[in-house]
Amino acid sequence: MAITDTPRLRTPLKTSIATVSISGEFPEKLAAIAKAGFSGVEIFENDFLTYDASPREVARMAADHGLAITLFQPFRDFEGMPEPHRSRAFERAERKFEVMGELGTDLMLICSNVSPVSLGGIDRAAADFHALGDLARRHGVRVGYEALAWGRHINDHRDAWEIVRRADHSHIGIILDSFHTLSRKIDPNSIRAIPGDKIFIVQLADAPLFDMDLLYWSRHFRNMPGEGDLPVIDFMRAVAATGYTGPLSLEIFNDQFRGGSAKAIAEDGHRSLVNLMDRVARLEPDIRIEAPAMPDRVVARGIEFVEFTTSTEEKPVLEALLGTLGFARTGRHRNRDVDLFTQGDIRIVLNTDTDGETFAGASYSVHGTNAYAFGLKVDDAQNALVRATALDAAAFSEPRKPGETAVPAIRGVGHGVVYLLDDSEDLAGIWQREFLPVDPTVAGQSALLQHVDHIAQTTQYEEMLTWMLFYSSIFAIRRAPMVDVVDPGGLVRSQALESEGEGRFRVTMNGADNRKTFAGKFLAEGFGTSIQHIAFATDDIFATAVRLAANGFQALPISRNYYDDLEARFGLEPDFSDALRAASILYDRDERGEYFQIYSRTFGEGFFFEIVERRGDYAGYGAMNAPFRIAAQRRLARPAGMPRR
Ligand SMILES: O=C(O)c1ccc(O)c(O)c1
Ligand SMILES: [Mg+2]
Repeated sequence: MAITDTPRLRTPLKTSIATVSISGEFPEKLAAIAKAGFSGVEIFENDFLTYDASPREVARMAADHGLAITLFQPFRDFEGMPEPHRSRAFERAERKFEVMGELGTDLMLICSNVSPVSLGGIDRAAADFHALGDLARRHGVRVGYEALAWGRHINDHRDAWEIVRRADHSHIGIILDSFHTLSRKIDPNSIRAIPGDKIFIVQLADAPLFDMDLLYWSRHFRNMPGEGDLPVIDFMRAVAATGYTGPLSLEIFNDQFRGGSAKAIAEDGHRSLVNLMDRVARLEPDIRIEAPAMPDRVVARGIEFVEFTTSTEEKPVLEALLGTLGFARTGRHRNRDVDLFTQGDIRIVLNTDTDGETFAGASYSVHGTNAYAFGLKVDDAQNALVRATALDAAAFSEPRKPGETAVPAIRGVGHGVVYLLDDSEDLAGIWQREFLPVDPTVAGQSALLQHVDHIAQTTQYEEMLTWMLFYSSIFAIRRAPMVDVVDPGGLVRSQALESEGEGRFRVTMNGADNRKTFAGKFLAEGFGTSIQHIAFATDDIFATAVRLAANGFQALPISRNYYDDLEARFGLEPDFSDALRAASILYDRDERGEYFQIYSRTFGEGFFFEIVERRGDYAGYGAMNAPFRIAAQRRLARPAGMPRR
C-alpha cells in the first residue's frame, strides 16, 4: 500500500461531543456517540435533568460505552452578582460540584453572565472566580469560563481570558468556543497569547454566514466544522499554537440535527473533527498535533464512468436513449451481463448482472433502474481509499471472478458506490482486459459529447450537509454558493461542489424538502436513489443539436415564453434566440462566460440527461433556467389530456 505522505506519529485525537448535538434520549445519544468513534462526551445539563437516572447511573452508562465525560455544562449567571444573588450562585455551584463528583467528571463550564442584575467589572469577576476556585479545589473539580457572544458584560474570549488571568487560580481556566469567537469576527490569532494549560477545553462549531441575532444564530444554526462558513481552521491553528492538547469537543446547537438521525449526526461530527485536525496538522507542520496519519485530500480529476443497474426489460429503453445521444456500444464484459457504451472520453456501463449477490442486483431490486455507481479518476486510487476510510467512509468490495481487478471503492452517499481509478496499469487497463470489443452498434452518429461535465445527486434537504462533508473531507473540493430553485411543488436547494485546482469533478446536490417537488418525487419513487441527472460536455452545442436531431433524440421542449424573456433579458439577436429555440437550448450568461444546455426527456421516475457547453470561464449550472426545466418536465409528466390541478 503506497501512502505517499510521510506518516506522522501521533497520539490518538481526543474527540468529544456535547449531548445537546445529538437527537434522542441519553442511551441513544451515548450509543451513537460511542459508535461513531468519539472518546468523550459533554453532558449538557438539561439532557441530564430531563432523563430519569441518577448521576451514578449516567456515569456507568458512559463508562460502559467507553466514553469519558469531558465536561458538565452549562452553569449560568455566576460572576459579578450582587448579594444575595452572589451567595446563592456559590451554593448552586457547590450543589453541581457534588453532582459532578457522582458523574465522574472534573470540569464544569460557566458561561458569561447574561443576567440584567449582574454587575460588570473585570476585577469583581476575577475575585468571584478566585473564590470559586478554592471551592472547586475542595471538591476536586475545575471550572472553565466561556465568553458567550451575547454575554451581558463579557462577550469576547480576550476579556474572559483577562478575568481568568487575574483570578490566578489553578482550578480556574478558560473555555474557548469557536462559534462565540468567530461569530463576532474576533481575530482568532488573539488566542495565541493564552497559555495552553489554561485552556481547559475547546468547543468547536461552524455555522453558515447569516446576518442574524447572535443568540438565535448560535442556538439554531450551528453545524459541524467544515459544513459552514466560519474560519474554524484558523481558529484551531491558533489553539494548536498554544500547546493545548485536551479534547476537541463539538457543541452543535441545531434544530435539524436534534431532529435528525443520531447515528448520522454523530458520524458527521467525528468525520468533521478528523478532517479538521488533518487540515490543521498540514498547515502547522512544526506543531505536534494529535491527528490520525492519512494521505492529503485527494484531487478528483473527473468522472471516468457512470454505471447503471437495470433489468433486461428496461435496458433497451435506456440503450435507445443512449443511442440517440450518440453513444455506441463498444464493449461487453467477459464474465458478466455488462455492456460498455462510449463517446469521447465518456463511458456508460449498463449492468444487468443482477442475479446473485451483486450490489447492482440489490440496488436494482430496491431502487429500480438507476445510476448507482460512478468511477472517479484520482492520482492514486489506493491513497484515496486510505484517506476515505480514515474519514470513516466504508470501503466497498465484491467477490471478483478470475481475471477481474478489484477496483478500490467506497460506499458513496445516497445508496451508491464510488470507484476510485488512477493511471496505474492495473486500473487504467481494466477496460481492455475485462471488456471484449464488440462491433460498435450505433443508433446514430456521435453527438460530439466529450466528457462528463457533472452529475447531479438528489437528496433530502436534511442530508445535504452530510453529503457535502463526505465529498469535501475526502476530496480537494470547494463549495459553490447555495442556490434556491423554485419548483411549483416547493423549494429545492442546490449546492454545487467542484474540484479545487485542475480537477474536473463536479457534482451538484439538490436537496428536496418535500416529495411534491420534481426532485422530491424522484427521491420518493426511487426509494432514495440519488443520481438524477448526468450532464455531458460538448464544445459545439449547435453542431451537437444537429447530430442529436438526426439521431432522433427528443429534447425536452422549452416554452416560447422562455425565449421571449431570454431575448429581452440579455438583449439577444433574434436570429440567435431563434436558433436556441429551434433546438430547445437553454442559455445563460454572466461576467465570466456563457452556458448552453439541452435536456433529454425523463426516463423512469424522473432521471434525465443534460448536454452542456461552457464558453469562456462560465462556472455555474444555469440555476436561473432550472424552473423552466422543471416546468417542462412536469408538463410532460402529466398524462396527456389531464387537466392542470
Ligand atoms: O447558548 C447557550 O446558552 C450556550 C451555553 C453553553 C455554551 O457552551 C454555549 O456555547 C452556548
Ligand atoms: Mg460553548
